[in-house]
Amino acid sequence: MDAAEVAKHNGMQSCWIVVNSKVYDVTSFVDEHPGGPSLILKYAGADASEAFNEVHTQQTLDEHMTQGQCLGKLTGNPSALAQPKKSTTGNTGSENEIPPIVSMVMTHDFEPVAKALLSDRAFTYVHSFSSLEDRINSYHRTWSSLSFRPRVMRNVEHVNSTRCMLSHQSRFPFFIAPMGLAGSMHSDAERVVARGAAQKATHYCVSTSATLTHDVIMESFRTAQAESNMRDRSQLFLQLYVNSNQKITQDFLRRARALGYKGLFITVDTHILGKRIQDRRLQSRELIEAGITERPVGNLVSDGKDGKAKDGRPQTGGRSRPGVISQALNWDDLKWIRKEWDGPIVLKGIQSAADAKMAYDTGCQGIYLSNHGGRQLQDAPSSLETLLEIRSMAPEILGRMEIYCDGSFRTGADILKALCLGATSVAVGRPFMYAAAVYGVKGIERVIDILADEIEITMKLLGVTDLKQLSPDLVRVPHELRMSSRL
Ligand code: HEM
Ligand SMILES: Cc1cc2nc3c(=O)[nH]c(=O)nc-3n(C[C@H](O)[C@H](O)[C@H](O)COP(=O)(O)O)c2cc1C
Repeated sequence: MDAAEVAKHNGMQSCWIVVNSKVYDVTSFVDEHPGGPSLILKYAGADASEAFNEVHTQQTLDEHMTQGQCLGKLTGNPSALAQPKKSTTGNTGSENEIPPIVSMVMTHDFEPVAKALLSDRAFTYVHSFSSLEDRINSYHRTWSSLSFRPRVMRNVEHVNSTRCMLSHQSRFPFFIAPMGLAGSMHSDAERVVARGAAQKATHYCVSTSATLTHDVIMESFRTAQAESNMRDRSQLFLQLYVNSNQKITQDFLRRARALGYKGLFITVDTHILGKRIQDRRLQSRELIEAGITERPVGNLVSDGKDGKAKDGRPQTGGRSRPGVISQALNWDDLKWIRKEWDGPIVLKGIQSAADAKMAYDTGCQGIYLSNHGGRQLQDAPSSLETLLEIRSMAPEILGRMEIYCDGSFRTGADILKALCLGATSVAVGRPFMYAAAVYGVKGIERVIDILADEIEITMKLLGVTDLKQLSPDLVRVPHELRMSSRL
């Protein structure tokens, strides 16, 4: 197919692209592209090989292009092709200088560096929230609004910060939260996180939507454990999005169990993707850039051909693919899930004392108080609010099941406050993503070291030598928070 002819098919009405010297008519696929139409329209009439090969393989073409869509080899003068349309959506991921890792002193420090380095699209995916600014700020302030009531003169020469999570010891009372589709942050993302976690004996909960396969992640984790010669051993846990096709979930659970994943964390707050505001704005800018100025409100990316990801991956870059996560999930489903998973089960995304109680009554080993990092329900409660509500309205479950918390935990002090109020362990999300994106495995280790250092300092200044000594007496909860939880 002659290059000059290809160049004419440069819009929505007729869109041809060149990938690895072959011409494809993608007109009917543009709107179905799970990465969004604008990414392909940018290359209409042009050579998309470089951009395509960054995220896809030949297999993507084999699986999604019919024979009729392949128009043959590119012939003629390639310079006659159209030029890719210029991006106006800001940062495209660049050559910005990376500061030495020693300048990362707080976990907060990784975000601005990642922002400068990553493409707008990748950064927005991680950063996006589904509430307005005031609420997001209140999530960030939530744990720092509690102050301590320290004790002094208590011989704190040696402290022990180890914590058991679902019967598995970790050096620290925190773990790495599940974060899907990390591939846009780092091409080897979950392997990087797994290596860092193994080397620092920290637990890591791997997402159903991991970009890499779960066997590859486990292999990396085990190899790093063997190399690190560490006496303490951490574990990989498994986060589950229940697929609307039960068989996909059953197969997935069997495979994961055989691979050695431990506790199962079923996410119960993501049956529809929250309205992530920054991501919606970015999508709309991408559409305008691609010449699309009208589209119905709602999910701006249309469903894929069959609406289903083969391996149960639910979303693409924070853009939902309808029909993949079950919206029919209910308490009865725990019965068939238990048949496939004989290990402990934790429900992730519990946001009320009533559901915490249900989880206990239905035999779950743990609850994970989370509002998905503020990415799902607009104006969802913080994990602190839910924990206080449980203390007030379902105190009988405290000490009887494990309780995890997450959402804007950024310091060792905040982690210890949650432990004082009854949490077993705390998960940290975004800082690990940003650190991996910028510094790889060293970044993961650095975040762990920063939190570990803060935990040790805070324990000593609080007058405790073991996490078992933490109790509600050591924190002051602001009056309005106590009132709102009827505490
Ligand atoms: C014939 C052309 C193309 C086909 C058949 C195709 C197919 C797909 C498919 C099936 C996905 C879903 C995720 C996966 O299974 O990998 C996807 C996602 C994506 N595609 Fe394409 N694509 C094409 C062209 C392009 C081009 C030219 C770009 C240029 C940047 C691109 C960028 C992306 C991105 C960024 C995602 C989202 C990945 C993520 O967030 O994890 N694609 N595409
Ligand atoms: C980029 C990103 C991807 C996420 N993917 C998942 C996921 O696949 N499964 C899940 O249960 N939670 C997911 N979450 C939510 C996190 O597990 C966690 O609840 C949240 O990030 C904690 O808040 P923090 O980032 O403020 O620490 C994701 C969060 C982010 C930021």
